Amino acid sequence: MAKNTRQAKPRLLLMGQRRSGKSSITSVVFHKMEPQETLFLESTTRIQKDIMNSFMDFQVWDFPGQLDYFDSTFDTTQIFADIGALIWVIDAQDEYSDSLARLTTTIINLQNTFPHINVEVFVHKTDSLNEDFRSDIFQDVVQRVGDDLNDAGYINPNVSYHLTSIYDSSIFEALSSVIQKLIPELDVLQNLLDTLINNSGMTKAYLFDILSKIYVASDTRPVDSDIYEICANYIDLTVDFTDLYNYPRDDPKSLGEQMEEVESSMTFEDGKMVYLKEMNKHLCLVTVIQNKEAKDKKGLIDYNVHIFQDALKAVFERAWEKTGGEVTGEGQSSARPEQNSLET
Ligand SMILES: Nc1nc2c(ncn2[C@@H]2O[C@H](COP(=O)(O)OP(=O)(O)OP(=O)(O)O)[C@@H](O)[C@H]2O)c(=O)[nH]1
Repeated sequence: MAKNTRQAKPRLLLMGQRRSGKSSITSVVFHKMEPQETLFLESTTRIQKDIMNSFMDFQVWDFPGQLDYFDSTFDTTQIFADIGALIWVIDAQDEYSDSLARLTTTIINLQNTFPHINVEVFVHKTDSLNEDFRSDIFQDVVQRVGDDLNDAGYINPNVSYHLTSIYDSSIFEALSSVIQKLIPELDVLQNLLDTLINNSGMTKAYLFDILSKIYVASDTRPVDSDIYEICANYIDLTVDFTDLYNYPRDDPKSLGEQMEEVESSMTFEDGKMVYLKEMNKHLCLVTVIQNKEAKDKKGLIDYNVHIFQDALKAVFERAWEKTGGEVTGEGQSSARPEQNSLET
């Protein structure tokens, strides 16, 4: 990614029809709201901006569903320049033809001025749909958007699709994949994780952003949803536990110091081990080892993870030097999301 893009804090724009679930997504992922509480969210009337100061600084802009941002009163350059991704949220439980029409119009409008924008379509609220129906809707959305863009002359548009719900881990997985595209060091991180798992008999390893539970990288083995859920639940459990007994998390100064050595592991009845280690104040490694001998080799695992931690530090220090301080894998900034809003 271009240096100036990073320095401008890449933006995620959340767009889609009213009540499609945009504010619920930001509230659940970035503000730890319980999914059920989103039932009481009021309709957004202004562009809602969140600035996330974490391993990488980025912004999330939540657009009110009824806004026409191509109206001449809006400065489209200000809205769309420097964005990391445009996330289009479709309510899969509702009639979505209008939403698809607005999506394709938006992509076509943007292609001329901002041809490199990543468009991420969230086919959302899939929790109450059965497996077959879910996959039918997904195929239908992919097909119709693809056909409309083809008809308009766009053969390979930069569009990805995700099935999501705030009631399970799918929203975190989808946002993880969106965020990963914004991380310039992703290849290096994946290589390091591959080396770690191959040398330590690990099945899968994830590097999580502690506060959002988005994973910023994993090794390159195929994703296994069960293993992902174990890792995501384990980080949840550990963060809750350390919050309870360790320190007030909203004190950014003590966060780095006290979290530095947080480490935890648990061995299941079948011998499977889940292992967690804080890498720095923003990132945490969580891994699963499906080997009965894992608990006898914990010293080796600790050692390998320690080497991984040093390598990770070196990667972020280099990125830090390059960007003059915008990548915050280690070092400054508060880990709490900042929030503000913009009148429209
Ligand atoms: N079943 C289900 N309901 C959801 C999900 N996500 C959001 N909702 C519900 O959808 C409704 C609308 O959610 P909002 O987040 O307010 O929608 P919005 O897109 O921000 O709406 P506007 O502010 O009007 O643009 C709420 O009642 C949420 O509880 C989901 O994944 N599954």
